[in-house]
Amino acid sequence: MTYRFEFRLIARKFLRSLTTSHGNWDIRESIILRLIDAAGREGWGEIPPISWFGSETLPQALDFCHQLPQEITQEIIFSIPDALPACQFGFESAWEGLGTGDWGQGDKGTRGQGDIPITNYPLPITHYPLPISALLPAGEAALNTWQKLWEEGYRTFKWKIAVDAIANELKIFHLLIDSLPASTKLRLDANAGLSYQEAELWLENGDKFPEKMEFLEQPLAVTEFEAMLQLSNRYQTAIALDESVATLSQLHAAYQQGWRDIFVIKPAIAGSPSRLRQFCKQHNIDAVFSSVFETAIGRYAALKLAAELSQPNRAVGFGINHLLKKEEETWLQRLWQNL
Ligand SMILES: O=C(O)CCC(=O)C1=CC=C[C@@H](O)[C@@H]1C(=O)O
Ligand SMILES: [Mg+2]
Repeated sequence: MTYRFEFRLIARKFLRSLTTSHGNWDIRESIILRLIDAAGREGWGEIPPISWFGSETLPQALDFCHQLPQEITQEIIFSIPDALPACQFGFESAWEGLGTGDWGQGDKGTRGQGDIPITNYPLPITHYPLPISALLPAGEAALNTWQKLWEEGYRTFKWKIAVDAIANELKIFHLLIDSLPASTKLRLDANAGLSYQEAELWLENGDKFPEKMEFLEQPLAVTEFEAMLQLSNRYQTAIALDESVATLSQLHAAYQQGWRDIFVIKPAIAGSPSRLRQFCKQHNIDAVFSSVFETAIGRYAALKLAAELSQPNRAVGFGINHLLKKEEETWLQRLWQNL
């Protein structure tokens, strides 16, 4: 069986710069791809690399797409190298969508042939089958941002730390966690930006709020696995690995080396969905699924995996729509047709 293959590079601007300890992120670029089989059925996929997380770079993904023939086979799709995890996700999601009614034949609706299937973007979060965590802006902006998201139905929030001096951020942390209603869960994401001592200080402070503090995400650098394993046994506040487990091979390694706390899984850069499914089912890990600011195409495939593999008590980190212009999803249609 061969499939006609087309792809487009798209770029979307964040409404406001996304500030993390990795720096500022303003433009989200990704590759949208379409497979068409002999019966004319379509499958859509997205390749949204984040190279500073350990996936391939966008140029590497583009080079891979450019060197493919116009007609590709299932063998090509399932032999994409592990060095290209976002490509594995994009091509395999498109192949899975062929004719299954997800992104394929079944959801034509008013769509014409070749129209990108944008469905219900963005759904009110209460319509999703999973609880969703909303990403708050770094710094004190979080203090006056959470309320509107709370009114929209969010009950879990993630706040970026290790962006400003720890003394300033701890002050804001106490104001934030004291202001959040009792039933809220708060996640802190350091993006590997803390020292060991700073991580201890954050965990000590987190332990003062056991009912609201859900976890501290990636406190230390990827190279500090043993130190994070040690910290995970010393405090009540859970630790979630993110950058340390960004790809399937890193997931396997962390599990083999004894990690049993939380694993943040970003399906769109982790690699092959079928192999991710197998790993999660085999090891029943405590997984928190997380967005990589993909479009509706990648998000649909990622949320399908999350619905299947996520722990029911863990909100999925896909509350990011407020960071991207809503009309951009309709843009996708025009971008695909006009490029
Ligand atoms: O996981 C979430 O709650 C939202 C997504 C998110 O926080 C991230 C997505 C991609 C890169 C990072 O900036 C960040 C993360 O570190 O988890
Ligand atoms: Mg993270």
